[in-house]
Amino acid sequence: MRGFFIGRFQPYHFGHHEVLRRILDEVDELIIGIGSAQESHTMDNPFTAGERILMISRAIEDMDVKKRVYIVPLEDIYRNSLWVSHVRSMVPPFDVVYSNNPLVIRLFKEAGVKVVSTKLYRRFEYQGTEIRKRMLNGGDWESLVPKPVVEVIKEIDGVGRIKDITNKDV
Ligand SMILES: Nc1ncnc2c1ncn2[C@@H]1O[C@H](COP(=O)(O)OP(=O)(O)OP(=O)(O)O)[C@@H](O)[C@H]1O
Ligand SMILES: NC(=O)c1ccc[n+]([C@@H]2O[C@H](COP(=O)(O)O)[C@@H](O)[C@H]2O)c1
Repeated sequence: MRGFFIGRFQPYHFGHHEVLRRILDEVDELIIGIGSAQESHTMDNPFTAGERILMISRAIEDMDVKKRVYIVPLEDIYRNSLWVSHVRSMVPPFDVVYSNNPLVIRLFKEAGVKVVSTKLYRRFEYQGTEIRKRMLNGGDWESLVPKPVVEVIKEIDGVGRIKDITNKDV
C-alpha cells in the first residue's frame, strides 16, 4: 500500500516527524508532497521547495527507514476543484491520503480517495508558525525540529533570511 502525506513544511518539525513515523508503520511506500512549492522568501513560506526537500530527506535518513519514500514538490493551482487531478498527475499512484487539513481532506474525499486523519502532537509548539516566529525573535526554535533540519537552516542562513524579508526599507 502506498500513502500520500502533504504539507508545506515551513520548516519540517517534530510534529511532522512524529506523524511520519506513524504513517511509515502502516504503509509499504510513502509519497511526501511539498505543498505550495512555488512559494519562498516570505514570512509564511521562507524556504524553497529544494530546501524543504533537503530538510525532509536528511531527517528521514536519520530515522533509518527501510521503506521507499518519494518527495515531490507540488505547486498550487488556485482551482480547488481540479487540485486532486493535479496532484495525481504529479506523483506516483497512491491508495490512502494522510492529512489533518480540512480542505485537503474534503477534496480527496470528494474524489473518492480514502483519507486517514492524523493526530496533532504538542501543537502549541510543534507548529511552523510558532517556529518561524521564534526564528525572527531570537527564541529557541532549534529544540522543535530534528537536528538535520537545524543544520540545513544554518547552512542556508534561514534565520538571517527571515529577519531580512520582514525588515522594512530603510
Ligand atoms: N504538531 C503537529 N502534530 C501533528 N501533525 C502536524 C503538526 N503540525 C502540523 N501537522 C500536520 O502536518 C501537515 C502539514 O502541516 P504544515 O506543513 O502546514 O505545518 P504547520 O505546522 O501546520 O505549519 P504552519 O503553522 O506554517 O501552517 C498538516 O496535515 C498538519 O496538520
Ligand atoms: N488549489 C490548490 O492548489 C490547493 C488545494 C488544497 C491544498 N493545497 C496545498 O496543499 C498544501 C496543504 O498543506 P498544509 O496541510 O500544510 O496546509 C498547501 O501547500 C496547500 O496550498 C493546494
